[in-house]
Amino acid sequence: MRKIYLDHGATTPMRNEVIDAMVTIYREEFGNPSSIHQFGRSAKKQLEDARAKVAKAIGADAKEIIFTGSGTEADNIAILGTARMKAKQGKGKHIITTTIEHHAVLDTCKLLEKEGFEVTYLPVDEHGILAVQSVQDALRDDTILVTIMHANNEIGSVQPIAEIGQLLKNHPAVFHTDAVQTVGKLAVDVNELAVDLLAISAHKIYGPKGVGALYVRKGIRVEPLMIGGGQERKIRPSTENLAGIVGLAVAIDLAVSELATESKRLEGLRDKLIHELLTKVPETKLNGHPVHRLPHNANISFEYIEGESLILSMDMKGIAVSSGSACTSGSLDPSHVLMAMGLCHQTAHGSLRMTLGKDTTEEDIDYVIAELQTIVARLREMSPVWEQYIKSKA
Ligand SMILES: Cc1ncc(COP(=O)(O)O)c(C=O)c1O
Ligand code: FES
Repeated sequence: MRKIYLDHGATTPMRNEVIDAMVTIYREEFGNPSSIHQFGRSAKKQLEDARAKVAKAIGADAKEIIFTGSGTEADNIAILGTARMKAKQGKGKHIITTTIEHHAVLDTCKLLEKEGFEVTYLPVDEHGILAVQSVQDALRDDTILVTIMHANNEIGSVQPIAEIGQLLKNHPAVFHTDAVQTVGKLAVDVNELAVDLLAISAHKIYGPKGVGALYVRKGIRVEPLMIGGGQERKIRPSTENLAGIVGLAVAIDLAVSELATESKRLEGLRDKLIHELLTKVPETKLNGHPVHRLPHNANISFEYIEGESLILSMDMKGIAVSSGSACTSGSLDPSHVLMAMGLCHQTAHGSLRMTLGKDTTEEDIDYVIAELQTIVARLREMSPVWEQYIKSKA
């Protein structure tokens, strides 16, 4: 059976260049980068070369890159580390974020509320976009941290980070962005975005799982979450995962060098997928912004259908997609992101996220469009709510 993977927002397969570079490290560079003998010095060189590559990819200085164990960990260090440092310095306890952040940010903010911090969760509009003015309105003298994701992992909406960054230049609050979904897909430059902290994850850009990085602007101080040795400027102590770090560096380097052509290609396929589904399948709706969205993300609601039946039916045809609804996330609630945009339960439950990748072809997209039309029609035929809807229209 044909296999089509349209879940690159969840994770990506490692590319061969990454695997080859990692295998070389595993085979030939087992030294501890902290050791002063030649094995250590050689490993240290690999580590610093990787740091320079990651820094270059986002317009940063190598000294501003801290390697972490994941995107989640980078977000956690950024948020907990800033909040605790600022509180210790008596600068305030107010944090601003949005209702549609990834749980790595949202739940970290909730933890800080338990520690006595006050968090403002800003709403987004029906396209999942935050108004810059709402950040301005929420800012207070005691605001110590603003954390807003660059693009949303479910609906693909891209936030006006550069504009918010400009606004915050006149305020002492630290500005963090979760760029896990954008690095390698959109141009990400820490100075253009005017951010102080920025989180990256390797496995979304054809790198290994369990590796991330945090950009920490020169002069910004964060409390570490772990205590131990002096690695990564004591912000993230523990012997570095050198192979993973080199894998991240190779992946980000390739993703950024291919960005312009690949993003354009993906946008073309994404728009074809969206356009054909919205025109060929009745009662469908695009979630997220029609233009300001990730080049590889299509999120569509199919009314009168359960997301999980749709995912399972597509899986039987060899097509892997995801949804933010109850069954896939293991909770009873539909996606907090779709609900935050004002979707009703039913529409949120019938949503599908399709995220394209570098191996996705136009034939794949044609196959998915054709299969989805058949699957949706079959599922609706079996649905009493659809029957009621048809009768109500007659
Ligand atoms: C927006 C966003 N932030 C953070 C993460 C977490 O990254 P990691 O899986 O590397 O911990 C993800 C991945 O699911 C994500 O999409
Ligand atoms: S998608 Fe599973 S209950 Fe709605």
